[in-house]
Amino acid sequence: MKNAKADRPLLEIRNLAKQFDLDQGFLETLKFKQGKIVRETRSVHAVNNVSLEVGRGEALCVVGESGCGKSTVARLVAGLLTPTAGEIHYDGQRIDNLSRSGMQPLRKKIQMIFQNPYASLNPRMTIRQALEEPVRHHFPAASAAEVRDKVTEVMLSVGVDPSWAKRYPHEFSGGQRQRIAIARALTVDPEFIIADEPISALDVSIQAQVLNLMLEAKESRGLTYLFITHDLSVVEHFGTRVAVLYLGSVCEVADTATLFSNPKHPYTRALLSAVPQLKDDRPNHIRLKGEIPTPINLPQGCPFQSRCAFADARCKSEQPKAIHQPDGSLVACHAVQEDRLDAVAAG
Ligand SMILES: Nc1ncnc2c1ncn2[C@@H]1O[C@H](COP(=O)(O)OP(=O)(O)OP(=O)(O)O)[C@@H](O)[C@H]1O
Repeated sequence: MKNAKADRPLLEIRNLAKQFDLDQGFLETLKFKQGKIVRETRSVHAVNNVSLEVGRGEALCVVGESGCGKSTVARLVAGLLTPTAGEIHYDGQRIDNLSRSGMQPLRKKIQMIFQNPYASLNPRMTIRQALEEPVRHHFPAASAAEVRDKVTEVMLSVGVDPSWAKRYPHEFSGGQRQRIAIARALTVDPEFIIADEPISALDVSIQAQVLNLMLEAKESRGLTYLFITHDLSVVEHFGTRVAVLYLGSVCEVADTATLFSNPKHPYTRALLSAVPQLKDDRPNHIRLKGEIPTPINLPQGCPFQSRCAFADARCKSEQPKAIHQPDGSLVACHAVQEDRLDAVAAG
């Protein structure tokens, strides 16, 4: 018999959208249109119609340039923001419309790790206090000795000496602080970790250590990750699947190996081309020109058309749908679907 729980994705995001209303003064919102004064508030379209799935034990990396909506997706899934439209389902349960108390049981299962570990560490608490607090909250029946043992076990597993537990966050280096923030997330035995650029604020020499620590935790604790990063080398090392975002929309989703060996969307190709290499003799090198447009006035048609060498009239008027490719990847691009990338590149 099929096991429906094991078969369904742990996280399902369906047609998710988030708009932020711009903070404008009353006079700024008044516009003169067709002989009348009308009131128009402007919004940032941070996330537009995003659908993604994360299976149990996967690490889905979300990549894209600054401002493309990566952190907003993470914060929506964590319940820190309310979507403007769409649905988020966790383990078969719709979670985007839950009340604070409805969300409570999920706070233990879903933990978040931020770029800045100070965001999750209270500077006035010792490390032991900071790590014991979530254990006491989520396991109210645990004895003082059980709480202490749990914290010691987790500290050892992230490579922080438990004898340092009396110290305060400012007494640690950035890398150690991020290890402690990871420990804090792990103390409650979560299933799903949302990591928003967890290593980008660290020294390069420390980044690989923290990334490996997160990989070890994934294997030893059976964790699932939604991992936000702008760094493709991190994706290659960490991700089992990758979702490429551009201007709040998904361009391409693929297995990591497929995406790196056979990127299809022109934006994914350009992103991979932008990774510096010592000897750059890559064929079909695509340079990304210009800046990502403002998400206040989204272009009609494909979000990427203003920077795309393959854009034609259809791309300028009609937004492409994400379509499954023979190798299992999902690509939202008219040029890919019409099989005209290579023809244009050759011409
Ligand atoms: N609270 C907010 N109010 C208004 N606009 C916002 C808010 N949060 C995010 N935005 C805007 O939404 C868009 C997406 O932001 P987001 O932080 O999700 O992008 P990102 O891809 O994570 O960028 P970065 O890599 O620089 O963190 C940006 O244009 C950003 O300015």
